[in-house]
Amino acid sequence: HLLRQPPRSPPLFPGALPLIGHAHHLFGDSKNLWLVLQKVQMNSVSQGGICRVLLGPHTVYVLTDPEDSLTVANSCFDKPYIYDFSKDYLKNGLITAKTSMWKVHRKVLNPAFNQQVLNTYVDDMNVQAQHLTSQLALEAGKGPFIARKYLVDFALSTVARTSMGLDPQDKTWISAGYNEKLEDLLGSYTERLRKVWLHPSFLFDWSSIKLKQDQLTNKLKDIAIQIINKRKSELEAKKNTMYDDSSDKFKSILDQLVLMPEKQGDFTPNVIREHLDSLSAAAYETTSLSTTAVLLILGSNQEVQDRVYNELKEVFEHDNFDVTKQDLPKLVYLEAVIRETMRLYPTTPIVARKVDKDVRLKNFTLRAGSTCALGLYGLLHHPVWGPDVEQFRPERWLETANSMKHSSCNNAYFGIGKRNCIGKVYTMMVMKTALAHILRRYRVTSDIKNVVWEYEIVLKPVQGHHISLTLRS
Ligand code: HEM
Repeated sequence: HLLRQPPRSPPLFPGALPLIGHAHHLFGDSKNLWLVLQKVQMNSVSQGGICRVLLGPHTVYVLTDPEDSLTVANSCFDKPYIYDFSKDYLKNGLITAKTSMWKVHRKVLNPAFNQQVLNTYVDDMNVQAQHLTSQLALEAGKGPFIARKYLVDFALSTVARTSMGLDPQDKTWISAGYNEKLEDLLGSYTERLRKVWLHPSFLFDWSSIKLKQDQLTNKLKDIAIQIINKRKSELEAKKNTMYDDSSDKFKSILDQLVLMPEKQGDFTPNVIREHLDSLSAAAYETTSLSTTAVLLILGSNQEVQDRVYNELKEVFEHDNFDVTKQDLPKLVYLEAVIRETMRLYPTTPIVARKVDKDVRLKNFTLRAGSTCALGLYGLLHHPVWGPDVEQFRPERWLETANSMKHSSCNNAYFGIGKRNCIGKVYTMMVMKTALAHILRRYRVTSDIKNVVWEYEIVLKPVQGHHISLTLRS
């Protein structure tokens, strides 16, 4: 009977040292960090979907088995201590909230992301995408350029409009340096992640990074609170009079939260700020980087780009035609390209959960008190995708026989289980709109094989000149 008991511990990732375990693997720059994370996840895949990493005395399980990953994702909802690095800023927003708070607020926020509400955002997405394509004209025909700043600006302006209701002409937050401050703040979280000795608060609290973080956090909070208070007073003044509450009218997430009946929760300006800032933090790097990855991949696969272009020509009669909510579902090949790009280059390649109770998996039991990393990159590169798993093949998303299309892991680039990305439909709409505008106007060239990747909480190409555009006639 004893012989049939599953072994107690999953296999250890090679290279552990006494006392520090694998912590030394995290030293080095963010390029090295990505190589390590990729290696650990592929090691987990090759060991049957699980391996164990030691960070000092702390055990981290790295899961890449589809079934086991889903079991953990749907039984442990709390995030481990690494997420607390951003807690001063994001507080009880969805990304960092404790389970009890998260369950209530996720339920309240879900309707803000339903298809009917999102459809009212399409006009604004078009306005931002038009602005983006006209800005890109500055670079067309001039050889390789850094696309990032344009795409970040696009993603942040779009999320500022849809979440805070900020008018494209409203430059309050841009002149206050919101973008730069947010980028600096998120960058400082990665710096702490790499500097393992700064993980314990009692050491971090004395560091210069902490001082910088406090200053940035306070400034960012002030900017958001000012916007929220101003809008709250405007809405209160309009109460029972002018406000058009019909469901087909644009209503920012801020408006939806301010107008929420009190019984659904006490959405004070501070609570609203935590949610809106969490949305911006979750949205802008991920969306801009995934769009960059699609441009890199299309620029390196001209035949696929031609097929996307032909689909766009079929769906849109005129070159400058804005995208409508009816057009978006017709862009099936573009969607397959986006999904396949995110599968190969998932912007959030790893997430984690606190194991707060023993969790029984197929072959092992994870012990309470440990951390479980859900290796999204490993899941998306797992042999279950078939022998062509490493190939860029958008067609796999169009084949009815594709078993992964209906698997719980097919969207793993958006996380898995109930605490997955609340913005996944929004993201597809925003990316399709931006790409439909860009690709009708420009031909993209690139060579993704030359790109080096780095991990800074998100997976990004090392800053460089990778993308060129030429105006289509
Ligand atoms: C390409 C774009 C995006 C990718 C790849 C992405 C990926 C993810 C992933 C993997 C998670 C799970 C995180 C975890 O388990 O710790 C997540 C959560 C989340 N995402 Fe996204 N995301 C994207 C865009 C967006 C956008 C546009 C928004 C908002 C408008 C958004 C809002 C959120 C929020 C609030 C959460 C936390 C959800 C919760 O805990 O209930 N994301 N996202």
